[in-house]
Order: sequence, then structure tokens, then C-alpha cells
Amino acid sequence: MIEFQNLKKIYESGGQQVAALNGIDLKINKGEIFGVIGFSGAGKSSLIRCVNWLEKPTSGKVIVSGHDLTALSVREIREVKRNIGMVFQHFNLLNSKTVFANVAMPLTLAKIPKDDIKKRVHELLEFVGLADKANSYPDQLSGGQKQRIGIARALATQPSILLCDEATSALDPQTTSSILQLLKKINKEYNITILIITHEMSVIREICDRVAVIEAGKIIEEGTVFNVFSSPKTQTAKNFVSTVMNDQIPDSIKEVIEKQQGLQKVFRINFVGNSAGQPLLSQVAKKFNIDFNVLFGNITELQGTPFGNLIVEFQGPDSEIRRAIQYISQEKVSIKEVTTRAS
Ligand SMILES: Nc1ncnc2c1ncn2[C@@H]1O[C@H](COP(=O)(O)OP(=O)(O)OP(=O)(O)O)[C@@H](O)[C@H]1O
Repeated sequence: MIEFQNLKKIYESGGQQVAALNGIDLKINKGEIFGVIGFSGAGKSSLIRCVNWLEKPTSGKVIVSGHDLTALSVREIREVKRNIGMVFQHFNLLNSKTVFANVAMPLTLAKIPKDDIKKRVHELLEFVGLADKANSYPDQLSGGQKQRIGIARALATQPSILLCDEATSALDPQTTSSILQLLKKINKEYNITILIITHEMSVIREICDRVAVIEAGKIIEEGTVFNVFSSPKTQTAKNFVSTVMNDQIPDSIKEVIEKQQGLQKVFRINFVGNSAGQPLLSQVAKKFNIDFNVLFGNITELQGTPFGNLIVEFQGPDSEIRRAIQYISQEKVSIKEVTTRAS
């Protein structure tokens, strides 16, 4: 649906060159919600703005719905862009126009007949839950309501792609959640492909199917939300994941582990789904000549699947503990000894 091939964007600024995108290769499939996460300055905005040609790439390809934008004429690009809606962090509404006029804007520009515009705008306002605000002005709305209007406007021309540029960064957590649910509904009901850029891992966890981590204009990690959250590979991804996963061992427990006061062996066990965790540990204690003691644990839901994190002390003969570990290590369970300060 959207593909970037060796995409580069270099800005010229005061005689200096700034490489914002350093060879991006990425494919976003039809119907998915794809998130790109990165710190400030990583290149997120530059990337998303290349999709609707608000930025022109320096080199490489941007392929949207099978069209290589870099090979199209201005008129052809305009055609492709009609299929793309965009939602902005600061809503970009016209304060001098009513909510109705703001949502109607893309349709007015496309010279759609007035009666059709009226019908479509009312449908859209109904869809975003603000049917009673048609005659209000943006200044009379809350941030969340403004973003709903921004979303209605982005959907006016019935696009098949929706770009979200930090769409919830200016909102409080509760409003963020309601806007993310609205985006999910748009994806499901209209089968619209959504590309989101954000610096908040909670946004990725709440609605994305897949995620890419961008750093210094490069994609450094990519995968399903489940895989990246459950086993991040790069340090940057690990840092992002730790902002929402709470898998850090509390200091008090770390102290106990470091001192190894009476502890035999301490392990971190990560498990997926309901089939593992506590039942598995009970089985292990029965099957082998060992005892266990859960020092710390939590369960997070990722894409509808429980993901568990336990810090467990095993007590018993070394040989039995080794056998137990072998037994525990299976497809949906990972087990690692906790020996270092940073574990
Ligand atoms: N118009 C521009 N002229 C010069 N440099 C630019 C321009 N736009 C972006 N840059 C630079 O390109 C790099 C990437 O910027 P970009 O805005 O794409 O990152 P970002 O991840 O979206 O950051 P933020 O979250 O802060 O917006 C940064 O170093 C930025 O300073």
C-alpha cells in the first residue's frame, strides 16, 4: 500500500546539509495500522510528509497504492493525494470557519455539489460523535473535539490511507485513548490503512499492528507490535518498550538478588498467553525436586494476548534446576538467569 525504497531526504539549511532520512526501506500493507516511533529529530515528520508529497524526497522511491510518486507528474500526484487523508498534531482547523465548513473544505475544493457535501459532512460528524457541533467554531471546542473534526475532515474525500502526524500528542491521556479508539474504528469499518508517527509507545501499544523504530533517519527495528514489545532488540526499542511495559525489577528486589541472600538461582521468565506462567511453575515444582518463589511479576496485554513477566527464585539441587529450565524453555516461554545489576 505504501512503500519506501532507499528513501533519502536531505535539507539544505544556511549552507549546511541536514540528512533527515538516510535510506528508508519499509512496506506498509493494505488495511493495517502501522506505527513509526522515534525521538525528536529522528525523521518521523519528514517520512510521513513524503507520502503525501508535502516533502519531496532527495532520492529513493515512495510508492503509494502501486504508484511511484517520484515518477509522476504534478497532476498525477494530485490524483494519488486525493486518496490520502492527514490528521495533524495541532488540528490545523480554520478558526474563522464553522465546524461544518472545516469538514466540508476538501469537498468544496473538489467541487462536489452542495447537497452531496451537506449529506457527507453530516454523516461524518455523526461518525465522529459531533453531529450537534456543525454550527460551532473550533475555538468553542475541546482539544479532543477539535481532533475529531480534524479526523472528519481527513475522511471527507473517502481516502484509503490516513496519515496521523502525532495526532494525540497535544491531548490528555483519556482523550488520547478515545481518539485512538476512533482511529481503530475507522480502520475496521472503512478498511483504511493508517500510518501513525509518534514518540509515545503507549499509542503504538494501543492500536498498531506493526511498528518500526526510526533513529537518525534509519529504520533500526521493525516487526509486529507483539514481537517488538516482547523482545526488543535495539537499545532504543528497549528504552521505548520500558516506558510502557513496567518490566523493570524494583530496586528492593534487585538489592535482594544482588546480595543473593539465601537465594539459590533467580530467573526472569517471560511468557505469552494463558497457557504459561503460574500453572507452568506449579508443574515444574511437582515434576522436579525444586521449590520456587515468585519475587516479582506482572502481566500486560498486547494485541489481545497476555504477556507475562516473572522474576522467580528456584531452590533445589543444581542438576534439578537445570532440568527444570530445560523443561520450561519452550516456544511461548523464555527463561534467563538474572545475574547482573541491570537485569
Ligand atoms: N525544513 C527543514 N530544514 C532543515 N532541516 C530540517 C527541516 N525539517 C526537518 N529538518 C531536520 O531534519 C531532521 C529530522 O526532522 P523531522 O522533523 O523529520 O524529525 P521528527 O522525528 O519528526 O522530529 P519531531 O518529533 O521533533 O518533529 C532534524 O534534524 C530536523 O532538524
